[in-house]
Amino acid sequence: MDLTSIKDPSFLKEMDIPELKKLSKEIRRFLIETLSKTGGHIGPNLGVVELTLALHKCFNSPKDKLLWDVGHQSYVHKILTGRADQFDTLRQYKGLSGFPKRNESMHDVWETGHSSTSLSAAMGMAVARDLKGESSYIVPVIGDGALTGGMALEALNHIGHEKSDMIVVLNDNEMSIAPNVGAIHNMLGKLRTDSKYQRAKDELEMFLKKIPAVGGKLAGTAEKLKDTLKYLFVSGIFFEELGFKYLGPVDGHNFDSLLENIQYAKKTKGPVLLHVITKKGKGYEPAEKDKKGAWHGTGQYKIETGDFIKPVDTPPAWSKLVSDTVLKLAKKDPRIVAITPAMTVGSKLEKFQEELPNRVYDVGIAEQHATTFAAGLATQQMKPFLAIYSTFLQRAYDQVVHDVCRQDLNVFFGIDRAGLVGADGETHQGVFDIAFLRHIPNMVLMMPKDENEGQHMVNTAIQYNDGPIAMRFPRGNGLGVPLDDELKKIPIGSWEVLREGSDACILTFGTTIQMSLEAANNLQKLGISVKVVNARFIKPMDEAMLLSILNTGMPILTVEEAILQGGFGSAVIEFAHDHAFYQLVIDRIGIPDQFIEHGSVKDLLQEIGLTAESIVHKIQNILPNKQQKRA
Ligand SMILES: Cc1ncc(C[n+]2csc(CCOP(=O)(O)OP(=O)(O)O)c2C)c(N)n1
Ligand SMILES: CC(=O)[C@@H](O)[C@H](O)COP(=O)(O)O
Ligand SMILES: [Mg+2]
Repeated sequence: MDLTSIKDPSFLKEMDIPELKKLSKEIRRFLIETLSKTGGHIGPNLGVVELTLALHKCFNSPKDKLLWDVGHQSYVHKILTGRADQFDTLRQYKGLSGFPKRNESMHDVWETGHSSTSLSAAMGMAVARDLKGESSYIVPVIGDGALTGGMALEALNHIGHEKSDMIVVLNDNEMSIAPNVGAIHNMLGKLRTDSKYQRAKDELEMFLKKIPAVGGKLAGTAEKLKDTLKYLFVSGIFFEELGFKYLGPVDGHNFDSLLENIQYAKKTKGPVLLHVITKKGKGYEPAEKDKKGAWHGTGQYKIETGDFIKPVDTPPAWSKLVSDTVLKLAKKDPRIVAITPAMTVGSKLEKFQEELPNRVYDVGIAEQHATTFAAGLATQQMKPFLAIYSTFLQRAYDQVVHDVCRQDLNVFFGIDRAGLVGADGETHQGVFDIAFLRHIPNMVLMMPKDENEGQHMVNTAIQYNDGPIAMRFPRGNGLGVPLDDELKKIPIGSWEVLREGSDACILTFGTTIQMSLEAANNLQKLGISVKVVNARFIKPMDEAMLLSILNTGMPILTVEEAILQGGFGSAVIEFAHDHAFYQLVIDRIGIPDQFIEHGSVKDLLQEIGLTAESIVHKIQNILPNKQQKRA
């Protein structure tokens, strides 16, 4: 079948199981071939081919609402809803998003990217349906990893209480990005293997069916017997006690089993939890065998060998540099404990896990818990290092304020993926952390210019015992600068002059330093001398140096790969105003007031105007007139 000819999933209604199986094969081949060129979340999507086909066969999207959580497993859904012909643009600038997007299709009823939101949204849709007297099925598909997210449990609590009609499909492949963790995961494990319960339940139901219809007493006893059986055999009672009808475990690659159980779920009143067992990476051996999360999300790869195609001589990735430096310090300092909310692989903590297994904690997709867990450790004089992506730290804002900063606790936040991340798009851009951290009392926030300064900042953070401290660093690789052998401490709140100049001053840090230096060099050729400062502490700022710059009266341009509102530039303007520099020209370049979609970081920076060229123009525009003429 030509998948690009599919316009909507209605054709599935007429398909029998042999045809569905054939289509599964074609979709798998399409995914493996296409993603070998584009990269993307191949493992998760290979695991949900049959499940997605079965759901679209049994329900009428978009009248029936299919939600995808975490959303990275929605490629098959996108193929079946008329977007196969766009997959060569997957996760590329102005191309197909890697997550559900409402402006892409009416079948994308809920946008995801951050985990564990689907059940809450589904509950909203269910209540709206009921209040409007409409009839439709609400079907959130949530992964076993996403189920460990606190929001999911909050939603289960509410759904079970309201007893709203809803079919929650739990896609259980025993994996988060790496193997899933936690007590809920273990409980699911019992369910996965409890065939004896399944058989006993089936036999009991067969027996009950043989009893002639009798008054409520015997039937009621039989029902109690069935419930007792559940207590005896299966800890999945967790869902039943929450008010869900538990169905499963169901083989998520077997159409007979899937279709029978989905049809049964459709006839069941109230909330249903359909527990589906799938295999992540199904149908492509390298991905199927992956136990470390390497095939969760990939770049390009060679189909025949499963080898990843990496750019040559890639310098050390920032995450590896930071985690390896913490590990080095942890070997000498027993206070240090590393924490990750389900991102062991992304935060490069595998080596830490191997060498100090009892000093690294993967808490599951639980950023709020991770943050307050770190706070609790810090109250006992431990030194917690919380490795967390900027975008996912958003989920723990109150814990940062209420638990860590208010109590002034020694937590070290390693804020990874700070700045534009590229292909994951607007749900993952790490551009808000400066704005949501800068205003919290007691917080220290810094960003290194390169890996060498980065390792020294990690050391500075670990040695810092005066409260919370955060170091933000970008996704991907560093500049490839040599690393000092000895780790140093950087004075808190100290900036560094990178280039002297007297006509204008650029204040910048991290990933926008290089473009600022390039702009200054280009302006030099025009006779304009520009000072460039590494404003590596966003909070506290180097007030002495800033005052000295303000006193020169030269115009200032701040440059940051972060949201402008409430960002670093705002801090400089506030400081200037608070110190009565009312006449001074201070301008800013950064992320404008919009969500930045997916694409290469280079393309996104160009679109935003965060480039050396735009810095040159900005400087020329803020110079006093006499100099502008010269430029
Ligand atoms: C709030 C949040 N934290 C972390 C992540 C990173 N993340 C993306 S997918 C994933 C694992 C999801 O596991 P599961 O839901 O089981 O889906 P699977 O990949 O196994 O299909 C994680 C941790 C995220 N997207 N959102
Ligand atoms: C879907 C999801 O949220 C993660 O898989 C995320 O895409 C990982 O991002 P990195 O590739 O930057 O580790
Ligand atoms: Mg999973």
